[in-house]
Amino acid sequence: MRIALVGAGAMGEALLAGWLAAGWSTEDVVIVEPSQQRADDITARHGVRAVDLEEASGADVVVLAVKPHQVESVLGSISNRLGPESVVVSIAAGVPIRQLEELLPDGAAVIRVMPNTPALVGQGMAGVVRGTAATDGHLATVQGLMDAVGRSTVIEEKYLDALTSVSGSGPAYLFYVADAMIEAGVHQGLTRAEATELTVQTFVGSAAMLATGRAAATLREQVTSPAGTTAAALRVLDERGVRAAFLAAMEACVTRSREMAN
Ligand SMILES: NC(=O)C1=CN([C@@H]2O[C@H](COP(=O)(O)OP(=O)(O)OC[C@H]3O[C@@H](n4cnc5c(N)ncnc54)[C@H](O)[C@@H]3O)[C@@H](O)[C@H]2O)C=CC1
Ligand SMILES: O=C(O)[C@@H]1CCC=N1
Repeated sequence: MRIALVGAGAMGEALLAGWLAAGWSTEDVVIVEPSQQRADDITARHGVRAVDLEEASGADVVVLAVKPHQVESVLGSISNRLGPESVVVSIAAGVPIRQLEELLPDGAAVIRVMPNTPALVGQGMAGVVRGTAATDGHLATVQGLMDAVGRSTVIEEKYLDALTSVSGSGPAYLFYVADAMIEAGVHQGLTRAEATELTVQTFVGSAAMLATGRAAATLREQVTSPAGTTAAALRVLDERGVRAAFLAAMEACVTRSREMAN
């Protein structure tokens, strides 16, 4: 199976690196990347070939990893060259299946995916929406690509903006919290290296505990001794409205995702 990755930016590279680490051959994946500097970096780092859009259109799976506003022009360039069995995968936030299908010939197979950057280390989470003409085979192929770099779930398109606010953008919230904890540790007198090691391992350990399936609230309670240090800290987070801020932030994420759909 040949894969063409159109747009080798932050998310495109995360998927590419994940696929190669999962065993895909550098012969199986090509990239299309108009920034020469970026194309040179990617080909040097990963050993894949950069091609033009015309050559990419012949791939079995064409993954659009360009910015949402660039999707229309890319689809315009490839629409007449897609193979009969090809599937177009769009990871662009906010761009609905309806719009993708309108930009392609009738009957073209389209699948919409919302991945996240932990795909780079094989721990991605992706939401997958099947287009009107995509077959079971196309769906299995695309889920296979996402499962190779983490996990995937098939979801109704009306929930994809919500999924984006949790898992698509989610890594950024966690990196933001990690960064804040490191700086707070430095404020308390730790070196940056010490605060970083402590924070990173705390994230790794906490994620592993969550992955056992125990409820987040239960795990939080287990750390919170009566009248102890954690209770004192959590009280401040509640007083400063951190939980409410997450509600509002994720609502803003959903609103922005919907704005991009036009
Ligand atoms: N960054 C993330 O965590 C996630 C991003 N996405 C989606 O992935 C897409 C890309 O986002 P990022 O990688 O963050 O952006 P980015 O700006 O890092 O990457 C976009 C890449 O596309 C290239 N490009 C521009 N025009 C092109 C064209 N005509 N043909 C081929 N390549 C072209 C750019 O040179 C750039 O390297 C967006 O649609 C975004 O919504 C989805 C999930 C997560
Ligand atoms: O910030 C964005 O628009 C993209 C989509 C999800 C994560 N990054």
